[in-house]
Amino acid sequence: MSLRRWFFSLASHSTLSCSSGITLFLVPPLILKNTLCNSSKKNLSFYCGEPNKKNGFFSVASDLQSSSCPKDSPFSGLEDALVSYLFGKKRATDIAHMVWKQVVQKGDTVIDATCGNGFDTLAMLNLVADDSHDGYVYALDIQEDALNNTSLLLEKSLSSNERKLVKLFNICHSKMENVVPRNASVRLVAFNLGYLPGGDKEIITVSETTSLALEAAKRILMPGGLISIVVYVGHPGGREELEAVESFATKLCVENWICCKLQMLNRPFGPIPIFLYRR
Ligand SMILES: C[S@@+](CC[C@H](N)C(=O)[O-])C[C@H]1O[C@@H](n2cnc3c(N)ncnc32)[C@H](O)[C@@H]1O
Repeated sequence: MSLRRWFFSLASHSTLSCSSGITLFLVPPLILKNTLCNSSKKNLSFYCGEPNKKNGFFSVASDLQSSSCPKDSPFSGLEDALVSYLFGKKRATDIAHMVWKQVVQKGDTVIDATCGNGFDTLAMLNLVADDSHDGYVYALDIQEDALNNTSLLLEKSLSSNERKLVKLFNICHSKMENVVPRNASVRLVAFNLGYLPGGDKEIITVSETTSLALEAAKRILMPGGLISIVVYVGHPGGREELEAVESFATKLCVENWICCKLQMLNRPFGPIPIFLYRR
């Protein structure tokens, strides 16, 4: 298939929106790869150039085939994950973990606002833990079962020293400021919304507290930090929650925030990763 045909055939499947108001109908993997490789780690930004007037797509760089990401690139791994996502080979949570990796540093303080079964908490701990024992993960959930599941996973997966770097709280995420130390520079607040997999599907995150939690996250996030949200719309209330997240994100000023949504057009109930990066 010619590059042009391949380019157009993908166009019907993916959108990537950003806070500049421009919607990318398609980000061809190689363009994304080149773009990400040309960005600097502390200035994470997705390409938001002018679309081609005729077809609505971004113009194709002339050296599509030539550039490749050096192994020591700060984005090493992210480009492959995004390409795999576009081709249905990675999950939304894999993408979120990859994006966190670009932002979070050893010794950082991060918050898992919905720790559930602990997989996100564990991924975060692996990003912040180092020999200095400065990095902390604050993991919150309203369900005792979720905290027990997270505890079990951490016990199985971590050394006792690493385990001490995770602080678990049975608390609503809208109250995150009550548990995270005031002087902490928080690099990441991550939300994986919806219900606890394997648990009670009636206990779900809801728009009202999610909105309050996003406001709290905004107050405590350091510059260069990220609010990461995976939204599920397949359950009752999920669509409203997406609207609440979008409403919060679209109000963030473009000078200080880059807000992106990755959405599969032909999977109306697929999970939607949203990234709000504070410049
Ligand atoms: C999709 S699960 C999270 C999955 C988890 N991050 C993991 O890696 O397994 C959503 C979780 O959000 C929790 N939750 C619901 N409302 C909450 C709230 N207001 N504050 C904190 N957690 C909440 C649920 O109890 C559930 O465990």
